[in-house]
Amino acid sequence: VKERSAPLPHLEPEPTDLTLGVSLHGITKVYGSKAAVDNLSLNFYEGNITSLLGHNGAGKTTTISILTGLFPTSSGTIFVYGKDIRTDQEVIRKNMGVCMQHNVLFNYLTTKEHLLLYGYIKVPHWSKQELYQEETGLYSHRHKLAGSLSGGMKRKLSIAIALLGGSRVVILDEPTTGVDPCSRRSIWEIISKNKKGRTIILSTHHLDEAEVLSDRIAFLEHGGLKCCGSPFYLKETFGDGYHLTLTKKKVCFFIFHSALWLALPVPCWNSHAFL
Ligand SMILES: Nc1ncnc2c1ncn2[C@@H]1O[C@H](COP(=O)(O)OP(=O)(O)OP(=O)(O)O)[C@@H](O)[C@H]1O
Repeated sequence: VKERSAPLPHLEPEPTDLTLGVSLHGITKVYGSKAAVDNLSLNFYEGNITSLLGHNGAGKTTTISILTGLFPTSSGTIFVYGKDIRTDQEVIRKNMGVCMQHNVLFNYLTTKEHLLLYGYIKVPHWSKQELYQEETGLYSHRHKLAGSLSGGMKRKLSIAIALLGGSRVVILDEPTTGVDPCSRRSIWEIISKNKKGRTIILSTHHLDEAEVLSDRIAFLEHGGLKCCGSPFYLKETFGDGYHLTLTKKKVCFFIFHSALWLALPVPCWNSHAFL
């Protein structure tokens, strides 16, 4: 693998025509002697879906936990629509919806009862009709107990709860984990349909998910920002950054000029060889 010699630009210029929803200002979270998040600064815009992408331990969940107020930063702060998370947590939470990595559902409540329960807590003055306005494809399952729902339907219900009550900031921690490919696509559709007027932040391990869903992608590594921009910008900037040469002794020889995140099957005499 041959790396480019010149340093690559890693940040696409910020959009100027969008409302700033969430802004991370140099946040750091230290556990013992290790920084799980290290001086991370990043902006999220209204009407955009921004993905936090990174390998296990990159700091995605820690960032999301700080964002949702689960625990404080060691240093730095976050502004949500201009409100400081250190001092205005209560106001911020009223406009925030969260879907955590693991479903937090009650097995003996139906999908409808979940929406009503969370709705009455979050927006007690809203009518039932207002609570049901989000397009989440749950209507035909409204009388089913959460405990009897498939994994995909449980995730959809968790996402519906996050969207409920007109949440302006929606945080989705690995929304499609453990979901089959078909349900994944319908979850992507639900998220895309509901992005208008909201700042949506999601974390994922999946390159395809980030590419399909995101207006902007932020790659995290060791708790810091590696690069950030639209999928198109990142592909244009980094997509031709590497040449991979594979040599199979005496039998065949191939050169690949591959896109950054495309895993291509390697046409080789050995049919089991894949890149
Ligand atoms: N409560 C904790 N105590 C100590 N270390 C922690 C704690 N939570 C996270 N870490 C460490 O911080 C780093 C970042 O973890 P984090 O869970 O934020 O990463 P992640 O990108 O969300 O990973 P994954 O994709 O596996 O969920 C890891 O090295 C992890 O071991």
